[in-house]
Amino acid sequence: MLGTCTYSLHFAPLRSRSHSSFLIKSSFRNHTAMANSSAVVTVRKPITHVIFDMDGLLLDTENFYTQVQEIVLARYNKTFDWNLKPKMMGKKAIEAARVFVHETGISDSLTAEQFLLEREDMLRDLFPTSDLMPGASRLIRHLHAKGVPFGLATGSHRQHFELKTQRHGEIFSLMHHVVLGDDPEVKQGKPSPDIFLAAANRFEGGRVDPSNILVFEDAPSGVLAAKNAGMSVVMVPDPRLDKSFHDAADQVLKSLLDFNPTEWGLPQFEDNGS
Ligand SMILES: O=P(O)(O)OC[C@H](O)CO
Ligand SMILES: [Mg+2]
Repeated sequence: MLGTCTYSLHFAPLRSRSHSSFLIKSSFRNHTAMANSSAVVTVRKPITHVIFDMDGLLLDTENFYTQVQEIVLARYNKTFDWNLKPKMMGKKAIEAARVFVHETGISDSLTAEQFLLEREDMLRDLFPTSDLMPGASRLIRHLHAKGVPFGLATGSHRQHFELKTQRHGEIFSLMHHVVLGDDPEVKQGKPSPDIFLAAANRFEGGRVDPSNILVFEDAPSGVLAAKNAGMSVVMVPDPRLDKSFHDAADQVLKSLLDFNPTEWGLPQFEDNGS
């Protein structure tokens, strides 16, 4: 693990961690109330603002990282798998790279910095081919049409953001603001709350109370970052992700197409999603 990162411990299965149980209890207190001894009624805070993650949530880019990491590891006769993937996804590039070289046991042969250099040419070819995830365009256009303010909080740095969004300028231009992993206010990557708190501060009119913000995330680190920031989280995880990582999210969906805005007090879709 990264010894200097305050938040890096939170990746293990959530139920076994004392901090995670805090998150679950906190979530319960904020979002549910006991109506009587036998029933739990959901009482969600009114959502006024939305923050989107990007990689793996709006854009189908996580598979590019996986492909490249498989290629690098093959040189060391090792394989990349879904035990390691959750520890990297959502993080700033250098933080994920440190996890990669240490967890795979190749750090004596390849530093994190060398790994980033080695994969860069491959990623630069792949990123401009990024596709939107199902339902991403529909949800963003809907929120925009209804005047719900939304922004982006991605661990990606500026250069990668530009490459990934090359073909999707119109959709991403609808974001009120974008906070990137190399933003000076983002001292630590997800699961630190830095990026979501920075995003909350940049809406029109100034800081929005985190309890009024709904975050969409795919990564365990991103879900924890949003919860650490005091926000509600809808998780849309890759089906290969271990289900123990779902526990910290307020809602887990298979696809953005399954999101029902009215469950969160947001305006309903005017189409049926087909
Ligand atoms: O999931 P995001 O958008 O925070 O991106 C983080 C990395 O760039 C990819 O895991
Ligand atoms: Mg993501």
